[in-house]
Amino acid sequence: MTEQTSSQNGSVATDRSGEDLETIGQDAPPAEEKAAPKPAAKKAAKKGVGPTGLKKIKTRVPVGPRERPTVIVDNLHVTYKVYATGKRATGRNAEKKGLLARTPGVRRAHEVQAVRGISFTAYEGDAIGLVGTNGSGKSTLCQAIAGLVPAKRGAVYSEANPTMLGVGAALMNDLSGERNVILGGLALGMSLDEVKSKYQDIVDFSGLKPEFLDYPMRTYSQGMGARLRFSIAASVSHQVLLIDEALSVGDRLFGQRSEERIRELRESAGTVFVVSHALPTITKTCNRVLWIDQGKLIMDGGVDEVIEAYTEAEGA
Ligand SMILES: Nc1ncnc2c1ncn2[C@@H]1O[C@H](COP(=O)(O)OP(=O)(O)OP(=O)(O)O)[C@@H](O)[C@H]1O
Repeated sequence: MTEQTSSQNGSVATDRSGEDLETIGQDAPPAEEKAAPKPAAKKAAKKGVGPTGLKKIKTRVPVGPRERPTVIVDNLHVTYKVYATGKRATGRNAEKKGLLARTPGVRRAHEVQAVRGISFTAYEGDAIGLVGTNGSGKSTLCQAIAGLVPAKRGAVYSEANPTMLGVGAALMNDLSGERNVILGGLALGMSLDEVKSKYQDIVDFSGLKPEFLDYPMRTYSQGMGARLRFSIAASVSHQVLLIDEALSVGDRLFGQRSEERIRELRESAGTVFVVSHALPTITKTCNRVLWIDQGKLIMDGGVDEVIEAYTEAEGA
């Protein structure tokens, strides 16, 4: 196994070959932090889903081909440090009213606990949908799995280097689509010859008109850019691919092709994570869903049962 550890400058992979699940479990820090009240969890409790913490939830449901673990997330905590900015609150009663009276030049920091003690194991062939309301921690969880943000506590173990495909994934906006296909392919570890041999397939998959390939990417619409990024990333088989909302921006036809490609990636023994607010996309592509709320795992199970519980609790 490979342990993903991170620094501000990127991820570092450490070889953990030969370790089994139990050994990894012993590395984990002990108890979870006490959490603030969780509205969604309360609603879920009413529906009999399992109210708080991980005790009553299903964390391992046999819904896919479960032979080989590809990603183990072990009591993961991710915290952002946020520096408050804005106008200085003034007035004698500013503090009493809950306003911060700031000293000019002094920036106050507070912590956002974006992921709070999430644990699960992904297996080869799993396509895992991540659902949850805005700000629940889905993207942060993906970024931590990809090694793009550091864990405050806990760990992520991965069979291979996970590839993150997000709408914001960085290609060079001033370069043409053509150059970006080459750049993106090289960044994914292809040789120049491999990129050249796959070039036409990538362009065809993206469905972009040929003339656009000569234009700088900054002239593309958000949807066009996302299509090209997805096409580049999906042109190679990934053992672990994380897709954050990238499927929601293309048109319907491209959406269908993307969903088909995700199924192919799953079949080639990869593990795919899909973050999407579009529940039909999750239903069509995934075999398993994690419901995240306020940085915690509320439910982990088959698509139908989790989506049903989530939509009932959230009224989504
Ligand atoms: N770079 C950052 N710096 C500070 N706080 C952040 C940062 N990114 C996310 N957060 C905070 O972390 C929490 C989780 O955010 P995250 O983007 O992971 O949620 P999400 O479920 O993906 O949301 P959405 O569905 O809206 O994309 C939120 O409270 C958010 O404000």
